[in-house]
Amino acid sequence: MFFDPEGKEIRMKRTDYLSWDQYFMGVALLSAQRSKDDHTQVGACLVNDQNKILSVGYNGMPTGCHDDDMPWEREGEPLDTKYFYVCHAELNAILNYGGGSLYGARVYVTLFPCNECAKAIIQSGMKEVIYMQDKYADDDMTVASKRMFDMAGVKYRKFEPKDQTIELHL
Ligand SMILES: Nc1nc(=O)n([C@H]2C[C@H](O)[C@@H](COP(=O)(O)O)O2)cc1CO
Ligand SMILES: [Zn+2]
Repeated sequence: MFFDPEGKEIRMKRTDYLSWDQYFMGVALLSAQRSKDDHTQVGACLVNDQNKILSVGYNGMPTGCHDDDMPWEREGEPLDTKYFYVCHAELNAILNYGGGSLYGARVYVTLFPCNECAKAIIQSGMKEVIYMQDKYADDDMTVASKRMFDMAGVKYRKFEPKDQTIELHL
């Protein structure tokens, strides 16, 4: 607390408030917590150039395909793994947006987009990807994503955490 010479408390602007990047990546991280995937939870948050949130999404099974009836395996018979079915966080966020154009928007995502989501990001006119993890950087799908983003002029940058902890007691 600060005081003036008369001893009156001076109120100052908070200094530990979240930056825009922290705020939107925080929303993406919170969204990821809705995922039923026990191996990888991904969240995405779409934001326009006025820093307004347009949409959010997380990786999950398509509507009507009940989580309990779908496979969550990573290996085995392809039809019995999650990969043919699960809808990625970025695609869900794009499809969840009911407001028209996403042109010029940016996407905050907790994991670098795959090639399929990269196509959807490019085709919807989004211009920037801010990602947290890039654990599949060596996979061809991620190499293809970056190749397409580079060609299409979609910028991508890694989110730089400031080691700020937010506790949510729910
Ligand atoms: N960018 C991404 N967004 C996503 O929503 N996903 C989803 C699909 C799966 O549900 C899970 C990846 O599963 P795994 O192979 O790490 O067990 O994350 C995956 C990627 C990676 O490209
Ligand atoms: Zn994807």
